[in-house]
Amino acid sequence: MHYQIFFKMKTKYVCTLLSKRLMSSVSPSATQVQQPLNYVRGQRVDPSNQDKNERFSLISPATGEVIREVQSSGGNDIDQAVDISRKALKSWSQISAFERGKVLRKAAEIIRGRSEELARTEVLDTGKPIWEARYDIQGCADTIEYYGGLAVSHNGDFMKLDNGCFAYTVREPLGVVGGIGAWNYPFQMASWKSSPALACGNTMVFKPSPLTPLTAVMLAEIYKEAGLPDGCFNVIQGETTTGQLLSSHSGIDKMTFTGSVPTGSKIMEACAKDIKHVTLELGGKSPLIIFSDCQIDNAVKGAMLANFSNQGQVCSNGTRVFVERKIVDVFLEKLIARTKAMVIGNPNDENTTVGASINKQQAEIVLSYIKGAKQEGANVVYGGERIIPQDVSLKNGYYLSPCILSDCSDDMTVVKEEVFGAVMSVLTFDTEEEAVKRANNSEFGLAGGVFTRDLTRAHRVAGNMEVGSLYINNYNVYPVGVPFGGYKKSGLGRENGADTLDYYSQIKSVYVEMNDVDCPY
Ligand SMILES: NC(=O)c1ccc[n+]([C@@H]2O[C@H](COP(=O)([O-])OP(=O)(O)OC[C@H]3O[C@@H](n4cnc5c(N)ncnc54)[C@H](O)[C@@H]3O)[C@@H](O)[C@H]2O)c1
Repeated sequence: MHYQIFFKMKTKYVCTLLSKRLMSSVSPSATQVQQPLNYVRGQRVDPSNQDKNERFSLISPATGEVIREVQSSGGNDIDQAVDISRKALKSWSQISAFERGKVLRKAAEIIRGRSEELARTEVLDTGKPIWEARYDIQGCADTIEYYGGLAVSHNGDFMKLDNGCFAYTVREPLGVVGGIGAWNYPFQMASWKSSPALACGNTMVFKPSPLTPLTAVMLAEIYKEAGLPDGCFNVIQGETTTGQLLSSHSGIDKMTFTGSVPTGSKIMEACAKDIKHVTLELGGKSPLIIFSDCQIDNAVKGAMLANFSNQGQVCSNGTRVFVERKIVDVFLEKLIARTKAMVIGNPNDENTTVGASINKQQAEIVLSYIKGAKQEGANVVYGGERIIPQDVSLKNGYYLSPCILSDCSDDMTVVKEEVFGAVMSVLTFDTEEEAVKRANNSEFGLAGGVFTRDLTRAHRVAGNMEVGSLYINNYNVYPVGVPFGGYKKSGLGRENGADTLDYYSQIKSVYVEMNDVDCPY
C-alpha cells in the first residue's frame, strides 16, 4: 500500500519532469503515463493482484529515466480478457461487415484528429524522432481506414454445379485472436493486427512489448469512441510470462505475432498444441543490391533509408548492401557525406534525424556487433559510437551514431546476424549472378532491394530474390494495401494488404442439393 502511494507520487513527479524536459510542445501524453495500462471490457484497469506478478520499469529511451513501474498481467487477467473477448465475439461477428467497417473508418478519423498526441506518446515510448512517429501514426490511420473499407468486400464465392445444384462459401471469423507486438513500431503493430482482425468479425486480446506499453491502450480507447462494443479489443501488459500465457491459452483461436525468430518459434510451438492459426512477422537480414548503372544519389538515399530510420531498429532493413565494385568508392564517399549531416539528439526536436536506441541493452548489443566486425576485419568508415548529447537531460539516453562498415565479407557475424541497430555492412560484387546468389544466402527472407536503371535487370533480380518484399529503386516504403511479410525464417502470413483478411478468417463451404438424393444404398 505504502509502495503504491509512493509509486503514484513518484510517477506524478517523473511525469512533471518529463513534461518539462521532453515535451517540446504542449502535449497531453504525460497523462497517458499515469493511468492503468490494461484495457478490458471497455475501460482502463490495473491487473488483478491475485497473480502477484512481477513488475517492470518503463524507461524513457530519450532520457534513461524511469517513467513508471508497470505490473505484469497474469493468468487471471488473461482468463478474464479472453473470456470477455469470447462473449463480445457473439455480437461483433453477427454485425454486418458494413457496420464493422464504419467503426474502423471512424477510428481512423479519430486517430488523425489526435495524431500529434499519439506521435508524442510514441516518441516517449520509443525514442524515435517526432517526424518518424508522425509518419507512423498517419500510416496507421490509413491502414485502419483501408480495412474499414475492405470489410464489405471480403465475402465468399458462388459455384454453380450440375442439375441446378450449387455451393457457396462464407468467410467467417476465426474467433478470439491473441496479438503480441515488438517495440519498434508499437502503435503500428496494434493497428496492423487489430484492424484486419476486427474487420473480419474477430475479437482480440493484444499484448504490446513491455518496452512500449503506452499507445496500444490509446488505440483501445479510440476504438471505443468510434463505436466498437466493449470487450472486442482488449489490452494486457506484461513480459515473457504474460506472452506465454496468452499464446498457450486454450481460449485463443489464432495468434498474430511480431518479434524475433526465436520467440516466433516458441509461439508457433505453443500454438501447435491446440492447432491454432498463426501469423508470424519476424526478423531479417535483408540484402540491397546496387548496380553501377544506378542513379547513384538515389542509391545512397535508398541505402540510408534501408539502414538508418528508427535508429536502425527496423525488421526489413537492407543491412547487407552489395555495391558493384567499380562504384564502391564513389558510393561510400557520397554515403559518408550524407550520413555525417544526420542530426543526433532529442527525439522531440523537429530537426533530429537520429533519436535514442530503445535501451542500454540494445545499444550495447549494437556496439558489440561493431566491435566484433572490426575484429573480423571490417573497416568502420563512419560512426558506430555512443554520443552523449549536450542537453544534460539526455545524458542517460543511448544515442549511437549511424555506422557504416566497409570491406565486409559474407562470413562475418555482423553480415550474417540481425543487429537491429543502425549498422550498414557494405560488400562488393562483380556480376549480377554472384550478387543474387550471395543475397539469397541467408536464413531470412523478409525484404530486399535493387538499384539499377536497367528495368529488365531490375525485374529479373526481383524475380530471383527469395524475399517477401522487394524494392526497385527505393527502400522501406510501406504503402497501405501492399502486403508485407517474410519468406524463410522471416515469417508466415502477410500484413497490410487485402490478402491479410484471409489470415483472419476461415472458409465455410455450403453445398445445396436441388434434387432427390442419389444414393447407391
Ligand atoms: N517482420 C516484422 O514485421 C517485424 C517488425 C518489427 C520487428 N520485428 C522483429 O522483432 C524483433 C525485435 O523485437 P523484440 O526485441 O521486441 O522481439 P522479442 O521476440 O524479444 O519480443 C516480442 C514480443 O514477444 C514477447 N515475448 C517474449 N518471449 C515470449 C514468449 N516466449 N512467448 C510469448 N511472447 C513472448 C515480448 O514480451 C514482446 O512483446 C526483431 O527481430 C525484429 O526484426 C519484425
